[in-house]
Amino acid sequence: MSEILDKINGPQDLQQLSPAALKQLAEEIRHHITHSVSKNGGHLASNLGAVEVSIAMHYVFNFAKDKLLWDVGHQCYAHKILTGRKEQFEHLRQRDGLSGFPSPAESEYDPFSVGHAGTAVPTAVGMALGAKHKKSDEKIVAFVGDASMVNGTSFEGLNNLNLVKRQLLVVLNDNSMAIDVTQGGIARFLSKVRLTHTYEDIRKTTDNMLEHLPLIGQKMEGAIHNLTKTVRLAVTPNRLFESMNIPYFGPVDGHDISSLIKVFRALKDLNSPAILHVYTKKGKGYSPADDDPTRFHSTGPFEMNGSIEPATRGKYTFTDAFGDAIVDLADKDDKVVAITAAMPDGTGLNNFRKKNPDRYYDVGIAESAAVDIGGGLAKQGMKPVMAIYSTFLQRGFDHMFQEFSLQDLPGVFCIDRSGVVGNDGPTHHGLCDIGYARMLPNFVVAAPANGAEMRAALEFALDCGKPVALRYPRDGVTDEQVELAGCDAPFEMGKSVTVREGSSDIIIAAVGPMVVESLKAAEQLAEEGIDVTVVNARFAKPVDESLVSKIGEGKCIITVEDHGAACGFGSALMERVSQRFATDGFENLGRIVNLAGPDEFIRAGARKVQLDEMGVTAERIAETVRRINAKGNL
Ligand SMILES: Cc1ncc(C[n+]2csc(CCOP(=O)(O)OP(=O)(O)O)c2C)c(N)n1
Ligand SMILES: CC(=O)[C@@H](O)[C@H](O)COP(=O)(O)O
Ligand SMILES: [Mg+2]
Repeated sequence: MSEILDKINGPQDLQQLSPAALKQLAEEIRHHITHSVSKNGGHLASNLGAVEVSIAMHYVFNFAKDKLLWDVGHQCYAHKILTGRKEQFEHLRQRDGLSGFPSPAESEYDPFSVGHAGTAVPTAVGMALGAKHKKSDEKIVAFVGDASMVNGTSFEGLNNLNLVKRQLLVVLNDNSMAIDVTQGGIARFLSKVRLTHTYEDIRKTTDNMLEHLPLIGQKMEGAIHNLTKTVRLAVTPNRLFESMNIPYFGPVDGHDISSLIKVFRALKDLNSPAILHVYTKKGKGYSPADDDPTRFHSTGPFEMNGSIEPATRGKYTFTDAFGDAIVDLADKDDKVVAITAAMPDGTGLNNFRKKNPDRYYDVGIAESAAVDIGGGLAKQGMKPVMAIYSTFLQRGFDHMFQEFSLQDLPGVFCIDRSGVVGNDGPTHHGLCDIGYARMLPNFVVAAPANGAEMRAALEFALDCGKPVALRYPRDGVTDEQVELAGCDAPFEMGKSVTVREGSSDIIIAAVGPMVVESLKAAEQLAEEGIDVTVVNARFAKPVDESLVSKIGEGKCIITVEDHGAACGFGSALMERVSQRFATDGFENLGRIVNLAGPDEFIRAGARKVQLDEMGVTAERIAETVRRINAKGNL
């Protein structure tokens, strides 16, 4: 089934293909992608929609010299296959395989390592300006999805396109979808425009463009606007872009390779920034993804008939526990409102959305705005819960600082995907959130250790009158397998819970899911005669002062966290010890050992392997305790 694809070892090989062969190649690439994602998981639906545009771009541009910037980068699979990575593609997102996102470490065809939305246009502006400084005639292309185009940083980039007085092409890949249906005024406008166009309309604009395009390269800036008017439909989003003085072309059929090639050829020589609007279908060519692009946006392994393998189903996750807890607590308190930035499913808000549509806000890919909208709601006396992935909330840091920390405004940040996330890898890990939340005055930072604690933590956070960050991982909860003694008690500000009393001077103090790992380590160690205490810290800020006192009494505390060592829970404890040392002058100062992530990026792979690399699995914790215990000089 890969007669043509077998002959493609690099983009240069596309030139030998006839239009019919290019069409067949698209089908073969689709099959290759679907097959490989069915084994390892990945971003299927977006990639199936971007195959023809990827082929056409590589046919026309020479991205060994020209630069192609993918926004988010989750849709770059065909690009990877075409740029010499076909053979490794079956190991996509695996530990020693290809990244699921563009990666300069893999290929000269990937200028940036990316995974967050809204960066392609501004980086393209920078690269186009850089090319000018270098006096290089390389072409710059930014490929951006319709939902990412309305992200604030994309718009900031568009607003600065006028700095670029040379070629720069923005391809707007419009499939009317984010992960879920796109949200917001601009998205509604784009969808409405799309609905006014029949397939025949799109064919007509494409033909009309092709007729006029040969002139484009020679046109002067002022004349381009007149030309764009003659080659587009009556109803287009041109108002949106031309108000920023950006020539707009399209919409064109994003699955018609031959026309796309002609359009790219003409626009390549345009000596000005421009936008090409292409319509594509998310999930195209594989009916389960075409029918349910949300489900196949980011999927685990599945059968080729679309069904999910039983092994990957059915785990009750921290996200599920959050989704259930917020529904329950919102039933009791009508001030609770929930905000997501385009990720209702991933953050577990789907049930809340169904039950409380008037208290649910999807603001699109706009994390900073999500935080500030939460701030406004809080100021009006509501109880906003901002459910955002850890890595994406990094965008909202300044807004957490100004609108919440500075005002000491109550609000709950439910930070999902904290710690390591598995196969998405470095762009998506949440290894900085304890740091970015705890460095802000007034913020409280807590982490539930299991599903039952999730509810207690959320209840506490909603009622404590402070800005609270609750962090939890992309993982199953372990309530049924591991009982956590004392953890059914309500959360109290800055109070930990001792889940295991040991007779030695060694205390393991862990946060969130690391409590279970620590308890497992303690059980292994007990069999060897090493009897340690295990504490569920619950809070990374404020840290429990009784833990600080224990160090003052000469005990050894080993902190365990699924977070970077810099600015994490262990650091927080050390800071408090040094402050208390100054005031209390401990006479018998004990020790602190921090087990946390290194000052480097953790590669994609299974979460368990990543935790092991950080030294925070039960086995690795036990090894550390053995080493400390062997020294015997606590
Ligand atoms: C800053 C940021 N927020 C959220 C996400 C999660 N995310 C990844 S892809 C995606 C939807 C992107 O939609 P679009 O740009 O239209 O591309 P499509 O998947 O439709 O091809 C979202 C919300 C992200 N990667 N970056
Ligand atoms: C590309 C992107 O940012 C999202 O699609 C993300 O990969 C989803 O991650 P989860 O699978 O953990 O929801
Ligand atoms: Mg889209």
